[in-house]
Amino acid sequence: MTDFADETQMLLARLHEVERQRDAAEADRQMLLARLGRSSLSEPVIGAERGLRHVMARVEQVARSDATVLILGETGSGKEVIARTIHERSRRHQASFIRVNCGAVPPELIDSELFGHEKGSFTGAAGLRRGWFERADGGTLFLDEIGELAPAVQVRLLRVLQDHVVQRVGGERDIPVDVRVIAATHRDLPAMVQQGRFREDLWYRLAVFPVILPPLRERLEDIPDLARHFVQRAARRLGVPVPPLHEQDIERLRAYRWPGNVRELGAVLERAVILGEGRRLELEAALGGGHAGHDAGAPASAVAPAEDRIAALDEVIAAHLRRALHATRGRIDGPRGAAHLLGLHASTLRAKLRKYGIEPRAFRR
Ligand SMILES: Nc1ncnc2c1ncn2[C@@H]1O[C@H](COP(=O)(O)OP(=O)(O)OP(=O)(O)O)[C@@H](O)[C@H]1O
Repeated sequence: MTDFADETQMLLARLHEVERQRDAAEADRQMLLARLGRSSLSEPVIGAERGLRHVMARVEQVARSDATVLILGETGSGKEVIARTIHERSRRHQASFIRVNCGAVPPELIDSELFGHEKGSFTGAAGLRRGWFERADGGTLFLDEIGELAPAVQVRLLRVLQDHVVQRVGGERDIPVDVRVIAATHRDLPAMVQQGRFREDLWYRLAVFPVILPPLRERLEDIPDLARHFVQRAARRLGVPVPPLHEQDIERLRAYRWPGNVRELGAVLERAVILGEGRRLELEAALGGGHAGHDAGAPASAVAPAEDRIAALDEVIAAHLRRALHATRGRIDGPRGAAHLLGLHASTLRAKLRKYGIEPRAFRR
């Protein structure tokens, strides 16, 4: 009987511990999602049944194969979202998806980044480095801004695509790699081929299955769903109530040209939520107080008048504090508290909350 009681106690204690860990993990998960402004790990493709339905049909056709895909679309139109969707719907979904922005890597490092290098192969190559192809083995490598690759690298990339082997810089051995390549660019690659700036043989190898992503101004039917998504995401991130989105707001958004596409729409709406502090959507101010005309070519953020930005500073700070409290559920002290998250002393944070009239208890759920 005593043994039985002891064992029960022990099991109950373990159960308590497991549940405590589960609650702590769930709190971490919620905090990370709130900081990302998402409700789950994978992002939904908004417009999949409307403006992107032809794109999604292409995605479905190609996802299950291992074919190389080339995604063409203006900047901010969602090329990475589509590349991830293809990966998530492919047989490789449990392996890694690695994105390399070819335009952001300095030319002298691109070979070593993509293909790796052997120890001592050049000055600064202190140790062996596996390149992105080796790291993505079994998964998908997303080569963004492929149009920025120098001709010499284009030759080496073509070889990997054809032979499925890489050679590290300074190495002689062929290393087999099993990688699906998805490439993307906002450039006019066929024009670059004609001008001799992009290799024709690589173009043919990449363009096995092109997916053309229309710019946002050509799929205005997606604006209401995208706008709702971005307003909710911004409110969640900032820890403020979701402000109403009126029909005239949608009409205003539909009238703008969106040179920065979906990314710009998300940024404008986040700004509109910040400026309205969750009570309303300050769309005109976010779009530049009327300076962004219906055909304005510049991104809205670049045309916002200076006084708007200055007036908004206090609101931005208050919204940021609310966001931290939301993420920590009103907790201020300790390693999981808002003060730690914001890099402030708890007493400083409390003073700021008093200044802005923010009540931490309101964030305890
Ligand atoms: N259909 C969509 N549904 C939801 N979010 C989207 C959609 N399209 C784009 N976004 C969001 O818009 C932003 C820009 O998208 P993404 O990075 O995929 O664009 P891109 O075309 O790859 O941009 P770049 O040309 O700068 O590399 C991201 O925050 C992304 O989550």
